[in-house]
Amino acid sequence: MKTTISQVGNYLDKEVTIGGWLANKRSSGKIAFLQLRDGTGFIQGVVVKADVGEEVFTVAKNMTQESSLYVKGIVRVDERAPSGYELTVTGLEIIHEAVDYPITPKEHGTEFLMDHRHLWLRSKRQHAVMKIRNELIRATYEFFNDNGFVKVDPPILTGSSAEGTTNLFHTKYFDEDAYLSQSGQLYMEAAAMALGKVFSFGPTFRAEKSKTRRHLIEFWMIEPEMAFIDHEENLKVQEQYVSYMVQSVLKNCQLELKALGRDTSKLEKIVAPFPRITYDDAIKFLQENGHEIEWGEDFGAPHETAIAESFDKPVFITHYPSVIKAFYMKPDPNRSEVVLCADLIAPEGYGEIIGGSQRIDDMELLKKRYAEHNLSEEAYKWYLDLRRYGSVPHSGFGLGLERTVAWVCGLEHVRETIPFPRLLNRLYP
Ligand SMILES: NC(=O)C[C@H]([NH3+])C(=O)NS(=O)(=O)OC[C@H]1O[C@@H](n2cnc3c(N)ncnc32)[C@H](O)[C@@H]1O
Ligand SMILES: [Mg+2]
Repeated sequence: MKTTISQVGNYLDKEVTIGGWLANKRSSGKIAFLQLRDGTGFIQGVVVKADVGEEVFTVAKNMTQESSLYVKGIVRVDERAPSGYELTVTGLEIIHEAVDYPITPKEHGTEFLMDHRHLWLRSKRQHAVMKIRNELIRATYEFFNDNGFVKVDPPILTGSSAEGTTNLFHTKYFDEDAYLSQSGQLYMEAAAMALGKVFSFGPTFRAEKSKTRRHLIEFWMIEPEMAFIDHEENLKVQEQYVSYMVQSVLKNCQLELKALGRDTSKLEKIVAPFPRITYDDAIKFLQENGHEIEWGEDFGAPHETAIAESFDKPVFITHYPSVIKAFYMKPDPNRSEVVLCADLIAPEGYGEIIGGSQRIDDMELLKKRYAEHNLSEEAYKWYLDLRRYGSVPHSGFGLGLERTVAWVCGLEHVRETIPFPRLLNRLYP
């Protein structure tokens, strides 16, 4: 019976055939232990010379790392195995021999692994990260579809910028100038006026010369946008969404979390509601704890880490000064120098995973912002139309998928959270 490693539990004590690769191997005189993988999981195949005979045992002994093969064997229960099963091998057929596979079981440096990312992805650790990334994406679609949101796909090629013009990737669009999208938000606002509650999920690009463990040049963002939703209701959607994702990973990815050595007790605490502090209180807290920072300055990674240390859940920092935030954010009606926005800061030093706000819905105020931020009324005419024809209060946010993967998996750097990371000075492979 042909099956996959993830399905062997359905064939206990039966002989199955699995197509896969040899991840690792150890052998003594009369017995060989093959660590096999097939993309769905990992399993050990035990080859006993007395059972399989000289020919098959010789194939097992000489097989090289990452050779592809068909392995035939009987499924046995093995409590020690992460999958709970083991194969007693009865037959082996090499499909293609891998000679001198570069990522041997010993330790390798980061740059070496990054140069071999197309192969490094095959390792048990990267397999676990990609499975958890997949679960976060699956849970995202489930949460928003179950809550009446419509998936809308904003353009990647744009003529405008949502997040300022300092980190745009420029390209030509025939004879016109175009930019790779930094955020689908402005288009999602138009979609929200048509469909009520919408969300996007796609790549976004920031030509930021930041070489940190949180910054990618190309990253994937989920951007929900909701008509008739105000600032506080926006925060409620965010905490319910993030909690839903994390609890889904806990429910469906125990094997992968174990493979990563992740302390799942920290994830079990991630349930709504999340704490909220204002920017004012955050500044006071930092000043009282020895940080040199003045009101009106933005937070850096050390500040976010220091603030988050007081909480075991993600914490919303709200009501930032309007001068350090994007042009589209709605001022607090009771205090015009701050805006109705929030950054969601993950615990354990993982920093900002969400940026969101209530948007300006008044046409004259938005026009004023255009002038203040030197935005061309021509390029942004369509965005102004959303305030010209049936404007409504509306809010939204952007969750960075890779920073969320890093936090949930407990990873040191976002480079491991995306299949082919684009970092400063890295466009290969
Ligand atoms: N629809 C919206 O309201 C989103 C809004 N226009 C926006 O782009 N906000 S953000 O710039 O804070 O980016 C949102 C999130 O996107 C992530 N982000 C933002 N920049 C990066 C980089 N360079 N690398 C990895 N992740 C990044 C991070 O989690 C941020 O919190
Ligand atoms: Mg932000």
